[in-house]
Amino acid sequence: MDTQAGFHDAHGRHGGVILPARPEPIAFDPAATVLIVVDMQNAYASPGGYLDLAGFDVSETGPVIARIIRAVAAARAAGIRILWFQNGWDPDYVEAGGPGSPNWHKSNALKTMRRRPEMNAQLLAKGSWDYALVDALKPEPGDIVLGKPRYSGFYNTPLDSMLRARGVNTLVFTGIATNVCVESTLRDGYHREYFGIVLADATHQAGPRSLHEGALANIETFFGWVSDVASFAAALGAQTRAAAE
Ligand SMILES: NC(=O)N/C=C\C(=O)O
Repeated sequence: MDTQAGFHDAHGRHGGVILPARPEPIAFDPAATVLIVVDMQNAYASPGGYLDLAGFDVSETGPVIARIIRAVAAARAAGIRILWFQNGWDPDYVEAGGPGSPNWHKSNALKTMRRRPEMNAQLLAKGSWDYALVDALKPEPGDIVLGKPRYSGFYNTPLDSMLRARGVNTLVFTGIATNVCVESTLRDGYHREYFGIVLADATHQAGPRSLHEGALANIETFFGWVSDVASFAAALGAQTRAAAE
């Protein structure tokens, strides 16, 4: 029997949707799938947000936001739950960790505020404009909105138990940054037996474009599958039509 990649039950059955992807098509069950929107906050997507202030190029995030809107709409129409992550900490930065945490040394937001004290408590601080999701992306009732204090959504969050309690085995990723929080969360999901799919054109990198391409190659080769928004929407539409027949 020619089985597709992706979750199969003990009888070799998958959930009906077959998504064109690299390195091969992947099957998934919409009822066991969550669409994860990673950190689509002003910090990472908007001019004047943390990444912009830290010198990263965010000028091309507009089309990514438009494609995330399309992916969210297709997922909702297929009954796939949406989960929105927001990366950041309390305004006193207790959750960010002090000099005893590598986060203190590596976070470009914390380093920017140490260089520019006038920015203190503005970057990635809960309740700030920087921490808020961009205006074009609005969670709806029934969506899950989850804060996370580090790059990976599995670190110090209830993500894993929330997914397992809902019988989720497949995670579809969109958001920013391909090479940091998207890849970190997908990789940690892999090590927890979740099938990870990234919609490449609904993600954007932090740093040069080569980091985006490198993250996708890494995911495709070692951790998951790489597809795109149009294929995702078409596969879900086909399954919805088939179910209606
Ligand atoms: N959301 C992300 O990928 N963040 C990357 C860097 C940072 O948060 O400092």
